[in-house]
Order: sequence, then structure tokens, then C-alpha cells
Amino acid sequence: MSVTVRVPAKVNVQLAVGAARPDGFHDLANVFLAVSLYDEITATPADGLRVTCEGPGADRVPLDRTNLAARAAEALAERYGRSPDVHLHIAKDIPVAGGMAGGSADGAGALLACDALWGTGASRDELLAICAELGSDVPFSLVGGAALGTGRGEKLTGLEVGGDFHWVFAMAARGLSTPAVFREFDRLGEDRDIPEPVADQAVLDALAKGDVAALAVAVTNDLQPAALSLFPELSDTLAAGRAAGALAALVSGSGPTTAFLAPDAKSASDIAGVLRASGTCRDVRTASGPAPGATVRD
Ligand SMILES: C[C@@](CO)(OP(=O)(O)O)[C@H](O)COP(=O)(O)OP(=O)(O)OC[C@H]1O[C@@H](n2ccc(N)nc2=O)[C@H](O)[C@@H]1O
Ligand SMILES: Nc1ncnc2c1ncn2[C@@H]1O[C@H](COP(=O)(O)OP(=O)(O)O)[C@@H](O)[C@H]1O
Repeated sequence: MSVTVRVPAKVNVQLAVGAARPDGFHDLANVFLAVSLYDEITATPADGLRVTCEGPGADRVPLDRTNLAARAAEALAERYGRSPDVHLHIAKDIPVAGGMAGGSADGAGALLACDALWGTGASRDELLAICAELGSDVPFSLVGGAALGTGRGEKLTGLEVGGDFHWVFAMAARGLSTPAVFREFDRLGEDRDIPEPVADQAVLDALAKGDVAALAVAVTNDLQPAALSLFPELSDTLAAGRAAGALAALVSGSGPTTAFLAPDAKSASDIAGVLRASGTCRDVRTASGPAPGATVRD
């Protein structure tokens, strides 16, 4: 018997970042939108804890106890006083180290899969608490849809979304480390006061109305200058997407994946074709959001 859970990637349609806190994290106003690129995590009973991974970038995914899927299984097992005897197989489609919460998706997916496999019957709040211990983005991977994340991004308020948004994602030739991007954000802001991060009402209204033109002018990412500073070639990808007709072009979270908002599905496919031919990225995918959160597959 095994359980498979499908979990979406995310794009940040607003990422407001405050000053570094004493614990090294940053307070955020993080408006998440789940998009239809998915990892699948399959949990099967085994003699010990084992992780395997297949798909693009699988060679860059750790298979030891640092893998977020393994950590999720251990955390749930410890809470319920059992051994984490499970084989977790990750079928990866979310770009690795791409700013699209791939590792977080695997953590949330493994947690839900083990909960179902072991019949632990943990409540939603218990699962969310474990997710928050695993990482700032992990709670959102569990719930999906759209949400505002405050604190370090783990305190979620669900958001209304009035329609589908169509995106193009350009994957970069290499990854960017999230802590390195936050450190670069701190370095770039050394000489100025960093305001408290607050959600932008224009972003929330655009999501609620499903208004793509309004969302296009409202999207912001405070980590973008830091990501571009560490990876300047991303400016060429952003320019190529804009020239291809994207309504908005931005770095996804800490990057280096770049995200392009398209007027509709057909334009997304056209923009993807132009980006693919531009030679400014490794791979291009289209996706739409909101997508559902972690879901057990039949
Ligand atoms: C930037 C964002 C935007 O959604 O995601 P990515 O774009 O990387 O996917 C998130 O804040 C990333 O969340 P996540 O990847 O879960 O981060 P965590 O494991 O909690 O933290 C990794 C490291 O990132 C930094 N970090 C993370 C979150 C936060 N609010 N402040 C931080 O300074 C810290 O250096 C921390 O040690
Ligand atoms: N299940 C996992 N999948 C991908 N990366 C993981 C996983 N568990 C731990 N990691 C580590 O987390 C780092 C960040 O990867 P990822 O979550 O894909 O990107 P991001 O934080 O930019 O969204 C990787 O470089 C990898 O070392």
C-alpha cells in the first residue's frame, strides 16, 4: 500500500521584506499564489527512512535527513511516538533552488502522505504547526490557493481570487541560495531604513477581482534587486519576456526563476515560445494559478 500526494509550486505576487530580525529571519508581507507545476511525493512502508528523487534537477536534491520530505516524516513520527519507517519517492517537476518552493512542497507533501499512510489523523492545525517548524514557505505549500504570509511567511491568511492568472516561468542555468539572497538584501539596504512590510491593497484587490491588468502593475518583489545583484544575467531574461508581450516580468521569490504574467493562456504559450528561442534561460514552462494545495491522489 502506498499514498501519493501532489503539491504545487508558488509564485510571490508581492514580496515585501523588512529588516533582519534578531533571529536572522526577516518579517515579510508575502502574497503567495500557488501555480500548476507540481511535485508528487509517494510514501510506501519500508524498514527505515529512505528518500529517492527523479526528474529535472534531481541530482541537486539531498537524499539524506536534510531533505525536507525526510524531516517532515521524522517530525510526524516523533509527535506520534512511532518510527519513521517509510520510503519517500519524489517525482520532481518544480525547479530546484528556483524560488518556487520546491523543497517546501516536498515537505508538505511528505507530511500529508505519511499522515494518510500511518493513519495518524493529525488535525489541520497540527499539520500546519509542523509545516511552520520545517520552513517559512511550507505551510503555504500545504494550503495552496492564494494567501498572505506574515511573520517570516508562515502565518497565513487565505485570500479570495476571482479568476485564473496565466504565467510563464523561465528556469535559469543555475540555482540561487535563499539565505544568500536575503544576505544580499541586507547588504544592499545597509545605509537606509527598511520599512515594516505591509500587504499592498492593490495586489489584494487585483487578486480578488481576477484582474490581470491590475495585478500586472501591482506586483513587486523586494528581493529582486538582491537576486539581480547576485545573478545579473536575469535582467536579459526579464527584458526578453517583456519584449515578448508579458504584462509583468519579475523574479520569483528569491529567484533565479523569472515569472511573466500573460493576458491569457494563448499569450502565455506565445511568450513561452519567444523566451525559449531567446537563449536567455535553460527551460520555459507555462502554468496557471490559483492551484490547489497538497492533495492526496486517488
Ligand atoms: C524567499 C521565499 C519567498 O516565499 O521563498 P523562495 O523564493 O526562496 O522559495 C521564502 O521567504 C523563503 O522561505 P523558505 O525557503 O521556506 O525559507 P526557510 O527555510 O524558512 O529559511 C531559509 C533561510 O532564508 C532566510 N529567510 C527565510 C525566510 C524569512 N522570512 N526570512 C529569512 O531571512 C534565512 O536566512 C533562513 O535561514
Ligand atoms: N525535497 C527537496 N527538494 C529540493 N530541494 C531540497 C529538498 N530538501 C532540501 N532541499 C534543499 O533546499 C534547497 C532549496 O531548494 P528549493 O526548495 O527547491 O528552492 P527555493 O527555496 O528557492 O524555493 C536546495 O538547494 C536543496 O539543497
